[in-house]
Amino acid sequence: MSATLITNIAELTTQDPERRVLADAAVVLDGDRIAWIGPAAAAPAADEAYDAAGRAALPGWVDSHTHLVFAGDRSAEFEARMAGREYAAGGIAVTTDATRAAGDYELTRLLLGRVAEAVAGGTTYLETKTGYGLSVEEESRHARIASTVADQVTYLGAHLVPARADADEYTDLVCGGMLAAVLPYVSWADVFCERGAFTEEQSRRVLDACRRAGLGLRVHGNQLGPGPGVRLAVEFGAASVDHVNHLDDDDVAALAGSWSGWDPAAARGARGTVATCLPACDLSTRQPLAPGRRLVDAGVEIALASNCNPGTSYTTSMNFCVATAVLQMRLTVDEAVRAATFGGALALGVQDSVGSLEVGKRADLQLLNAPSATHLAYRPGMPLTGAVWRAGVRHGG
Ligand SMILES: N=CN[C@@H](CCC(=O)O)C(=O)O
Ligand SMILES: [Zn+2]
Repeated sequence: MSATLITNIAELTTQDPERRVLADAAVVLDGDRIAWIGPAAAAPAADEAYDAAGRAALPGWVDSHTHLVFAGDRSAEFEARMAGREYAAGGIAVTTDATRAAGDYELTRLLLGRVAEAVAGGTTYLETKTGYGLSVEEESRHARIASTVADQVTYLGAHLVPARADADEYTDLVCGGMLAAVLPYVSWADVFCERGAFTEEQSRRVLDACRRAGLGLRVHGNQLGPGPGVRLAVEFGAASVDHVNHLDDDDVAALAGSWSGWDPAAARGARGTVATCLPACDLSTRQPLAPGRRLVDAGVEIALASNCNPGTSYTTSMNFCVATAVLQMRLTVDEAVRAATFGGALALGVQDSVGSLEVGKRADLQLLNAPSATHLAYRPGMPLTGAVWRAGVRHGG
């Protein structure tokens, strides 16, 4: 593969351990890897050159929480919510019906379209989940389809107890036959530990069975009210707990404690449980925003993710999530960009290969149609992502 020099970068945000931001910089990509980073004036020759024309460069977004395998539309539910109705987990069943009715070709087409939309918006590494199948056949079909497109796939058979099923019997299935059927396609397992979904005891059973099957763990927790999700996630050594809207002091302390073996300055050590904040979802469900500022101040590593799904967050826009995290959650631009890049990589356990611009890492970066990353929040809602390189392949201009 040939080497590409991207030069004339006004501001290059690395998100490397020293959090370096370089002015007048250049990057050399060799195939799917980053080969060189430094001052434009000292850049080596390459097979081809790309003029960034004074734009800002930063790592591609790592979207560590999406639900992209779905069919159907829930705009009527959204409209009712905007008129005052509360979000409830039961809406998942509407999407389950529509998704079960869609064939493989249709589901794959929908998934590819959503991933293309995400990449055009600067996302270069993406996780997605099952969870709209809720039967052995459908969960394994969705996992198989997801595994052909997403970088990582999470098993979320424990998303909702299907209508007319007994909750404990369904939990047994999630821990038994359904788990065995999805196992070839997934590396993570998740459980929606929330009122209207799975109890603490049922969640515990799911996490235990999936851990014994060799899967990494994550939890949907503390989304709709206070609850045991965060503490369970920490107890099980989950890589992330996602939503985290309703936290008490003990939850924050548990999360902070999980990072006691981690050296943030070197970005090395024992990973704890990442708190994944989903601001687009928080706005769409009218929940209090996840307390990103408080978590960062407590020493918790956080991620920002889109949570793209038809019920609570129908957007793949990480730019929107970053802008909201700055404007509403009171993160600095640098903290928000870090959470949407390195934080997502930490949540997915791939921090050694993606999530920052460092020599040897995957060639995943984006150029903004702006001179600095600050414009992401300064010009919210504008189509700022221009060219995107995903594993060295350029998308857009
Ligand atoms: N909270 C649970 N699951 C999704 C929503 C699923 C749906 O309503 O379709 C979420 O992450 O927000
Ligand atoms: Zn989710």
